[in-house]
Amino acid sequence: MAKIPATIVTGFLGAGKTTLIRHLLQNADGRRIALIINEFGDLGVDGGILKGCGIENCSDDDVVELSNGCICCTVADDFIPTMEALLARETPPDHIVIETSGLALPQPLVRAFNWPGLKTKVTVDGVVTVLDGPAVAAGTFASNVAAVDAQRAADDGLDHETPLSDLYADQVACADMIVVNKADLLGDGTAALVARLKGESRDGVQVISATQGALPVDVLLGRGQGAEDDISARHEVHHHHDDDDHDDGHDDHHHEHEHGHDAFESFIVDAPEVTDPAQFATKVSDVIRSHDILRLKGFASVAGKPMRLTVQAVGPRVDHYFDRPLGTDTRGARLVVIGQAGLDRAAITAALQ
Ligand SMILES: Nc1nc2c(ncn2[C@@H]2O[C@H](COP(=O)(O)OP(=O)(O)OP(=O)(O)O)[C@@H](O)[C@H]2O)c(=O)[nH]1
Repeated sequence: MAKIPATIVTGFLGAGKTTLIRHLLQNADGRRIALIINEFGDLGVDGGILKGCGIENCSDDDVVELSNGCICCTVADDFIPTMEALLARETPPDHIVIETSGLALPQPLVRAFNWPGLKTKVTVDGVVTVLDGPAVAAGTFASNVAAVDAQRAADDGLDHETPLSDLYADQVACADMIVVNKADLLGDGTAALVARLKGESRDGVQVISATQGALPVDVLLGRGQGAEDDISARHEVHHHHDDDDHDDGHDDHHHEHEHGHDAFESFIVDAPEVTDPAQFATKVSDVIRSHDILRLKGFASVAGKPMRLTVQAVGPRVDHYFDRPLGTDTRGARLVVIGQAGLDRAAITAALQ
């Protein structure tokens, strides 16, 4: 059975998580996204902002607020039952997005997905860490440190008194993808910060810059359930210059200014069927690392197996499992590769084949 992918969005207060999620919902492309938002008392307004946002495909029912304290401290009491209730719905969502409070430690949340009731039904699509670019460049991590401290003081449920720098390190360490937000304020300093963060993060983690969290949905989210059938139709990541020549650096540059994020591209690789899923996952992981791929996803048949293997990878996280009988599908593998413009398509294709 196909699992529902869940994306964890983390990052300090004011980094731009809500802005990014709002953009995501506005461009959800028909996917039904459920949101779980971890709020803190009076300071939490995100749920309010996102509820009643008037965005199509996002009804109030799809926004669940967890306000009993820090999500990572109340995993068993709060988060797991909420997830179970979402999954038990008559029409479960295509994708779940979890916005943690800026103070949460992502690891306990990621571990919660191994809970027996969740493990077979949902999968961590990825941990996206949103950073306040100018604040990180300045070494303060948050643009309003006083507000972050107030948030800490306001939360009675917070069991951990982790210093800000440690929380920051933890959020970066846990990320599968790092978004350096507020690139508009960083300007020319963006590239240097992106490069520095790439050096500081786990092998394979991709760092991308954004303004107002405006990133293509296909970059932020892995495949949603509804999208699997038209995977072959989705040759390009949805952005506004689909028709442009991707090799044209000038246009990409132009694009970045116009839409406030780096330019992305995607392409499809057809490969022979897989012999050993675990080996294949290792290969995918190697290719992602050596070619700075943001996402890689798709399906494959496995020699001698009647079930279809689904593969979903973001940065160092490679998830694969059998999701349904192959039926009449052609045997072989079809993978979509997404990255920033300039991917070495020939080398990636050769490596995957
Ligand atoms: N200049 C600039 N401002 C931004 C950008 N992204 C977000 N902001 C602003 O930064 C502030 C914080 O953004 P939010 O999206 O609320 O941040 P958050 O991470 O959700 O913060 P909390 O949910 O309150 O923890 C808002 O005033 C946004 O309008 C950006 O790319 N550039």
